Amino acid sequence: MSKSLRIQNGSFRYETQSEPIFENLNVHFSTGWTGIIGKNGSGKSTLAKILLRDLSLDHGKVEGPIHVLYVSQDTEIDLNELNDFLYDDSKETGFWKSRLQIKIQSAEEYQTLSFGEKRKFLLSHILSKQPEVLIMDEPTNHLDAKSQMILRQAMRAYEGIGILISHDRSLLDEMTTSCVFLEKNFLEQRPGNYSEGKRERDREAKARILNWQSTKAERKKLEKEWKRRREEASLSHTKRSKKGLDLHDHDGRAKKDLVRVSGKDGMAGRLKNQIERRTERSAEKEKQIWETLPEKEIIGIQWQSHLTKRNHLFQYDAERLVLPFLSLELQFPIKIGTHSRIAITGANGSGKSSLLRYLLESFEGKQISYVYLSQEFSKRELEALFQKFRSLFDKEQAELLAIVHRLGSDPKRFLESKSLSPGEGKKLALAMQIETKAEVVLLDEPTNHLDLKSVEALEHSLQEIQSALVFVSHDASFVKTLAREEWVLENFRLTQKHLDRI
Ligand SMILES: Nc1ncnc2c1ncn2[C@@H]1O[C@H](COP(=O)(O)OP(=O)(O)OP(=O)(O)O)[C@@H](O)[C@H]1O
Repeated sequence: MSKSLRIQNGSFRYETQSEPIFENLNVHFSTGWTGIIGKNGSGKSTLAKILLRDLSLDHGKVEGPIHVLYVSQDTEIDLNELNDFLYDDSKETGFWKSRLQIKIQSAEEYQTLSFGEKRKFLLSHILSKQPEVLIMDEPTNHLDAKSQMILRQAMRAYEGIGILISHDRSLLDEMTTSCVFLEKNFLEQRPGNYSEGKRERDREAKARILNWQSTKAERKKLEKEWKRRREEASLSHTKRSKKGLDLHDHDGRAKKDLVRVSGKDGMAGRLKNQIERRTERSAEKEKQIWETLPEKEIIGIQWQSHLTKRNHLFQYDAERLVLPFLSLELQFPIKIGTHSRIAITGANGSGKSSLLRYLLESFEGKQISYVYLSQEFSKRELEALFQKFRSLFDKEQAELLAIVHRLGSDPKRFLESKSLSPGEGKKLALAMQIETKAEVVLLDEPTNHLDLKSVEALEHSLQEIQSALVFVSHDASFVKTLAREEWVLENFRLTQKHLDRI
């Protein structure tokens, strides 16, 4: 097995983008796990496609193993491959099926799995092929706590070159020994795990800012000095100039000649020129340092609310709730008030999304205004969403782009994209709904695919929301921050936890 996969001086630009995704990239991946970190749209999946040799670099080269496999963010799988894996009884396949607790027997069953269950299935399928290089794109998305533990064990058991694309800090810290930061001006590979690399990056960013501030202060001082010298030189010039003197004023002309001959004449001008050159050099240096500073971001969004006159939005007090594929035993009377903040939690496949969709249909039936953000967008849904965006008037597009920008994505890159990244898609879907005046906001795994800063912006905006909020999430800290009540789905039973918070 070859020991490392490398990119040397790699540059890549999509045809429709005016700026490259990266330039002169030098990275290497060795045995163990290397993290790739960057905000939505920074080019993480693009880099993966280059390592897979699905995309070619414009300049530079990729060297190293070619048996590279990718566990992508979606859950689609070719039917033949699915069947081959299901009926493969080799030792290797058996090992990974049991390690990831894969229980299904048929292709039909695959379609009924939850996203989290599908992702575990796809991971065991790829691992059983024993790739030299394994790239995992956001593997913890959709996974419940138990599945995340199983995933971590599987990752530790993998002995090849692992590349982990993730926004999950704890996973990155636990697994990686080196990280590639795909950030503007900080596009670099750093040793250590995510926190260590980030600390180094922050230290460097601070040093660059300080350097820039002192160069700026120096330039301002020089400018002031230059101004003073310029005035002095102009005064000296007036003293030397015979302009305005009468041709017959011989005394006056003789005095001017004396000033020139005495040597004082050109001094002021020379000093002025010297300072001028120093000021120019300093301004150039300041510009160069400025171009290496971290990107400035303005993050933060705001929801609209519809203040309802209803007493409550939903109430159900029977002992059983029958959903299309599942029947739930209710341990408490379900009620959603006009200001409720409810988190629905539970293991993968326990029925959280089905319950949320059931509530949505009930709101629709009662003409209660709502916003709904689904947990996943297929490639086709993403394309349709982008198409809808493109068909809007310029002003409407600009308003949506402003929101996407405030969620931390680059609007220019977004606008010039041919194919939105999953994170960009989620941000666009959010932007399209955030202005809706709704009585209730329903969110299914809203943090999946979002980078850290946008998760924080979303969390903060939801803390301020006036309407009711019902959301499904595996993100414990998101639940803790936002919910007052938790509905827990376990073994076809729904129980309620009141969270100790106002
Ligand atoms: N075929 C394409 N043509 C033009 N632009 C593209 C194309 N495919 C992707 N892009 C754009 O290139 C940028 C990088 O995309 P990429 O999918 O690599 O981002 P990412 O970092 O993986 O994002 P996420 O965190 O959301 O998964 C994005 O702005 C995306 O919209």
